[in-house]
Amino acid sequence: MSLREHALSLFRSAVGTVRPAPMLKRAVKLQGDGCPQLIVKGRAFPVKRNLYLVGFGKAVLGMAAAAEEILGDHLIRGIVSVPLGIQESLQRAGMQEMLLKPHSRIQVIEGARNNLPDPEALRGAGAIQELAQGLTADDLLLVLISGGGSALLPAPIPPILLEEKEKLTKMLASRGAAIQELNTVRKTLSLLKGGGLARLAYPAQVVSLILSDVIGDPLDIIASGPTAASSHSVQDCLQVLAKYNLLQSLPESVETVLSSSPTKRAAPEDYSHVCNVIIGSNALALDEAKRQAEGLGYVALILSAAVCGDIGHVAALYCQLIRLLCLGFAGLGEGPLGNEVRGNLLQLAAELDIPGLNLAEFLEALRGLGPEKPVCILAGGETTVQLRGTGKGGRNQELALRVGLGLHRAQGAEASSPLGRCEIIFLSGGTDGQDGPTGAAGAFCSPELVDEAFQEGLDAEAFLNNNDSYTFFSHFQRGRHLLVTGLTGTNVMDIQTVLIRPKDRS
Ligand SMILES: Nc1ncnc2c1ncn2[C@@H]1O[C@H](COP(=O)(O)OP(=O)(O)OP(=O)(O)O)[C@@H](O)[C@H]1O
Ligand SMILES: O=C(O)[C@H](O)CO
Repeated sequence: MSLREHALSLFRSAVGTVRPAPMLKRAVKLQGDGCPQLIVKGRAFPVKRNLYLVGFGKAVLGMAAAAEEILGDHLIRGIVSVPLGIQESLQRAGMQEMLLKPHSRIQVIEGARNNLPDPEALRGAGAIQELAQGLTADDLLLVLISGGGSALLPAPIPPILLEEKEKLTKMLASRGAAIQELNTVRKTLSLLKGGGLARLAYPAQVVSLILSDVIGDPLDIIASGPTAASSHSVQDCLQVLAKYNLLQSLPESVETVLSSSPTKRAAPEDYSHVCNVIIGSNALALDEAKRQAEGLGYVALILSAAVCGDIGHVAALYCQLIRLLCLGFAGLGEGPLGNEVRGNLLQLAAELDIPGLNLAEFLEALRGLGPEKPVCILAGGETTVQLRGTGKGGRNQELALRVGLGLHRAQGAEASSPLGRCEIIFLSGGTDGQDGPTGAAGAFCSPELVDEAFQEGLDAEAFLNNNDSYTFFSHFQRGRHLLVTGLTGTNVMDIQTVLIRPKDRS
């Protein structure tokens, strides 16, 4: 198999492990006939036809279908709020297993066109609110949560109107607010976010199964934490609004809500009736890819599941890492060039400030690698792109193009570069199967990409300067380097894979 085929198969296995059905089956089991129990991550909840289900998010339909299969007749009723058109597109894609059965007890409400709250999503949130409010201490509410959940569960605190909340969200996003900032504001203005849903469902037992699409898997940020205690106060919300120059232009209704909310962080509320469990994450997907890579004969290492920050810096980090690995294969890793590259890497990592990454430790682990086996480096997260051009692309395709260009330059700058002596593949892909507004999930690159494209009359750098990575990859060798998976029905951010082996071993 070629490195490309290996990279593709690793990506597929990573995504496969966080697909709704396998994920739900790993996390939840129904046990015992006489007095059945729902077992969730080692905790047992008695079940006696007292189960209710709600859900919101882009991956929740498939999660609900899998949950209903496990729960059987114990499930009384459910409501899920999912993206507009998702049933039709899953049907078209032949992903029947992600759809509910014809006589399902779960009602589906589609809404949130363009990932923004709309009247349909408001209707879904209203129905979910009503269901949660009516529960008793004998009931168990299973809550399914995934990315996109914030827009699918809008419940603005009166007198705030949906349109006012939508406008504020849009303005924050367009001014570059990070998801942590955006959701800090959303939580303050919503009845159901920031633990609101869990509080409404009390005294019922609440079990939330969460698919994380946020770096670090913070319970109170993913889908704005409807079943998690919020770690933010109104003061934090005001700070975000001030940072993006929005304090002066707030609608009156928002001012009313902000001034009537307690400015101090409230005393911790009792969430002892809630069990929040992350059942799928980028880290979990990377672990599976690592297992597979080892099975394919690689020495596999995970760099981080929290790679974030400016895409240019992230691309430079990957290029330097690839250089270092190639130097290692050439037996030059400990020489002056190796030290220089390690220095570059440490500086880049300090600038990027990737949460939890100890690069010095990672570089030590690389030092111990012998030249016998091919190497696989796995990483995941979400980079930030500053759009300057008018082209079509996505984070992953742009990252692959940037890495391709960086490797080309590094190779050109060094006489008899060790890069030329290795076979190298870099792959970056969005686990949801859609990278930006394009038909691809990501792209592959190698150090040869720029030269080969040039022979076809394609100037990689010019495409990059116009954020036109999708157009570039669609034309280059007729799209052979695009990663096309179709929608996967899950989403744990993006995944990158670097595969390297010396050329004479291939
Ligand atoms: N032409 C482009 N080139 C590079 N990146 C782009 C381009 N157009 C949009 N993007 C990036 O694509 C992202 C939006 O795409 P997408 O809808 O896949 O977002 P997402 O964050 O992956 O959503 P989700 O969290 O639902 O997966 C943004 O990060 C945006 O900067
Ligand atoms: O819905 C949201 O808030 C984002 O997808 C982050 O989880």
